[in-house]
Order: sequence, then C-alpha cells, then structure tokens
Amino acid sequence: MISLFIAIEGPNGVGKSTIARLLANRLADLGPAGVHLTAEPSRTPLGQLLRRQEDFLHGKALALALAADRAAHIENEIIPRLDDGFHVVTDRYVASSLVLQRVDGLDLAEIWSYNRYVLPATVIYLEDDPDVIRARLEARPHLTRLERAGTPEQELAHYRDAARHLHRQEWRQHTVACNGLTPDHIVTTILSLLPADLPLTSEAPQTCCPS
Ligand SMILES: Nc1ncnc2c1ncn2[C@@H]1O[C@H](COP(=O)(O)OP(=O)(O)OP(=O)(O)O)[C@@H](O)[C@H]1O
Ligand SMILES: Cc1cn([C@H]2C[C@H](O)[C@@H](COP(=O)(O)O)O2)c(=O)[nH]c1=O
Repeated sequence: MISLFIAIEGPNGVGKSTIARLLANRLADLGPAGVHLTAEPSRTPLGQLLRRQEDFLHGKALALALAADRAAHIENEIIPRLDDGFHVVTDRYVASSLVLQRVDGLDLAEIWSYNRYVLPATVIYLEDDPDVIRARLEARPHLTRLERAGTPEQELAHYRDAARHLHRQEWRQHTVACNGLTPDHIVTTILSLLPADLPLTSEAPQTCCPS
C-alpha cells in the first residue's frame, strides 16, 4: 500500500489548519493506514523558535532557517513516519516558502535553491475569494509580520507561480476553490483528487500526533 505525503497550502487565513486536521481524521477513518498530522515550521524547538522570531529574522536568514527546519523535519519526522506506513499531512511546506519568502523580498530562484533537494509532496492549494480571506485576517486580534506584509491577492498570485514552478519539477498538485464550501465538503473534494488506490475499508484506524 502506498503512503501519501500531502501538503496543504494557501494564503494566510484560507483554512489550511482546519482542512489539514479534518483531512487527517477523514484519511484515518478510511484506514487501514495511520495518519501523521504535522506542520511547518515544525513543532521542534527550532520550528517554535522560528515562529517566535519572525519579527527578528528577515529575508535570506529566515529563508535559510526555514529550509534547515524543513530538512530536519523531512529527515527526522516525515520520512520515518512514511516508512512506518503512515500517511503524512503537513500544514504548509515548500510552497509556503516560495510564496512568503517572496513577500519577504527574495526571488523564487533563490528560495528554490535552498529547497531543491526536499522530498516531493502531493500539494493541495486552497483558494478563496480574497475579500473572504481578508475579513478573516481582520478579525484576528494580532497579525504576524508576514501576515501584515502581504495581501491575499499577492499571496494567491505567488501561489500560482509556485504551482507553475513545482509543476516543472513534476510534483503532483491540485487546486481546490473553497468559495462557500464547508470544511467537510472541501475535504471530500480533496479525497476525490487523491490516488484511486487508497483502500476504502475501515480497519483499526490509528491517528498519530506530533511527538
Ligand atoms: N471552509 C470554511 N468556511 C468557513 N470558515 C472557515 C473555513 N475554513 C476555515 N474557516 C475559518 O477560517 C479561519 C482561519 O482558518 P485556519 O486557521 O484553518 O486558516 P489557516 O490558513 O491555517 O491560517 P494561517 O495561515 O494563519 O495559519 C478559522 O476561524 C476557521 O474556522
Ligand atoms: C512553512 C513556512 C512558514 N512561514 C511562516 C509564516 C507564518 O508566519 C508562520 C506559520 O504560521 P501559520 O500559523 O501556519 O500561519 O511561519 C514562512 O514564512 N515560510 C514558510 O515556508
């Protein structure tokens, strides 16, 4: 049986964390493989440090630090879980760098040069009406530096460039228009896009949380 490695991507506030969590639960219900839900920056001390230091780390330094966190995430967490037969769902991955580090002033070629040896994922790009995304961000009590730096329109455009770039690297990718859909409906759409060889019998499903 194949283990899936799925990255959920899309602009700040589009619903990535909501969908990644629900997708992991629904995949686990399909059994028999367990599902490991993870995120980037990783939940390691390095990843947590990067989340806290976004105001201090900018541009090249942040891009390199994120790439280092990603390399360790792949080596220490993602590959071992896949090797154990789990599906892995990550909330953000390489495309987030191709978008957010561009918002932070780097060009796509430089960002890719720091990420070119990563493990390819099946990427799900979530899109929605920029005004819907903006309203969600405006409702937050606090925005991070990069959330303030970009706009939903800019992030959506950069994500399309990222998808064109990763298409040239032969990554599997799907775009899902979330407009007006419930999270459940969005996840049903995503499941319909995944390889048809997923087993559909439910047999002792397991979930696996980040250690
Ligand atoms: N399909 C949906 N319909 C309505 N509301 C949604 C939908 N998906 C997510 N939301 C809501 O939108 C808000 C943002 O969702 P979420 O935190 O999952 O986004 P995100 O893309 O992970 O954000 P960030 O980029 O900041 O991590 C949450 O309040 C969530 O409940
Ligand atoms: C993976 C990745 C992350 N970031 C930044 C963007 C956000 O400020 C945080 C992630 O937090 P969220 O709750 O998932 O929105 O990290 C980045 O700049 N580049 C990346 O590749």
